[in-house]
Amino acid sequence: MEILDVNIINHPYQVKIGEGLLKNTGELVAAVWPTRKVALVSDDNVAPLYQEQVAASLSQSGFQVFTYQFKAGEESKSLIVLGELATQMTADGFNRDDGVIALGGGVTGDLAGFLAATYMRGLALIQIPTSLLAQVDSSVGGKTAVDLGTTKNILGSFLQPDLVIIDPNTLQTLEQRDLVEGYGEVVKVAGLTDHDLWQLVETINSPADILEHAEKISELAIKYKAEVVEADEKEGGLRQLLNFGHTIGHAVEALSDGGLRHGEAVAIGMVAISEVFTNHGLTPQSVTDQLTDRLVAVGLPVALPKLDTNKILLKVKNDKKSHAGHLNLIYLKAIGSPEIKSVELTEVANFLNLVS
Ligand SMILES: NC(=O)c1ccc[n+]([C@@H]2O[C@H](COP(=O)([O-])OP(=O)(O)OC[C@H]3O[C@@H](n4cnc5c(N)ncnc54)[C@H](O)[C@@H]3O)[C@@H](O)[C@H]2O)c1
Ligand SMILES: O=C(O)C(=O)C[C@@H](O)[C@H](O)[C@H](O)COP(=O)(O)O
Ligand SMILES: [Zn+2]
Repeated sequence: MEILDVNIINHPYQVKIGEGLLKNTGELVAAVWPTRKVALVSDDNVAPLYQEQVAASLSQSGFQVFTYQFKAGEESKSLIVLGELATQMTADGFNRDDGVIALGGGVTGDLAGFLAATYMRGLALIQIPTSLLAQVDSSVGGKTAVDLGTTKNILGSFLQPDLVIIDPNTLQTLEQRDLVEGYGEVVKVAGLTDHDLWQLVETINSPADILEHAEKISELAIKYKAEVVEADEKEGGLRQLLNFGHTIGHAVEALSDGGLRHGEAVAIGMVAISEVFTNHGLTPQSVTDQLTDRLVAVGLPVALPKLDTNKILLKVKNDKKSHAGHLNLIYLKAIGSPEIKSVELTEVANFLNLVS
């Protein structure tokens, strides 16, 4: 088992990675939580695969487990589903001594995480990510949220988990499209850092390669994310780098009406923003080509879909990285050398060439 430390001031925790760890959930959770009542939240794809096993392991370690399910998909990252889950927890008598465990992909982690952050103003949280995206990115760092209509992650909170348990074996049951979309976030992290991750990414040319190296990929991606989050938990500055590709990515994801998965949209967003910065002479063409090549190698989309330019622009301007009339855009000077450029909101359309 690999153990990574996330040394956040006032809330340090560990990420435990290892094949088959799911069956040890009870003892791993018991090591950080006193025996307590637990809300085990999963979507209806993950629940039939893993919820019973995890609930049984928790029960054996003395936890009282209530299992909750919601319909799989981004549309469930909503206030309605949040309310339904909270209503069930109220009926089951949950209080501040109790905890929430998110067992599933990034949607489950964000939704159950926000449930934990808001139920009675805050319960303890543990993340057990089962998709590649959740294992390499969303389970670590404490961002939780729901969407409002087509506005991504607009209601949310920072709530660091007390533990993250990663069992790479769960990736065996992921649909290929879901595995590959998670890899979009891997290329993002690899582009941001010149750690060993970029070298590994250069060897990955198929979904089978992703699966083969999943454990190492998670370890390297989380190490980088932990460093960034330790330095800037609430995204005052440095953490904005983790949003590379997301300004245009979130806009096209939201406007695709469920047509694009998050990681696919991030792939499109990274290439789109890199092309913009290449045109401005700030990202070398070779870097844009390398990123594109790594994404295309596993079958990720990179072309901007045909969408209303004005709608993209409106979403882009509402990005959370806009402050004081400026929008912060992330770009790569080189692989492993990200930069932040602040552009006046009135200039964003011209800068991004989003003029209709
Ligand atoms: N909080 C963060 O830091 C952060 C970071 C990145 C992305 N996100 C969010 O994460 C979400 C995307 O996450 P995602 O791609 O995991 O989506 P998801 O949770 O919808 O999972 C994708 C699909 O895979 C299925 N699935 C998950 N694990 C499985 C398994 N082991 N076997 C079979 N099926 C499985 C799910 O049921 C779903 O159908 C987006 O909402 C995005 O905004 C959050
Ligand atoms: O952890 C972070 O910080 C990130 O930005 C990771 C992103 O991959 C993730 O999609 C995040 O949820 C985006 O957050 P938002 O603040 O742009 O809504
Ligand atoms: Zn993301």
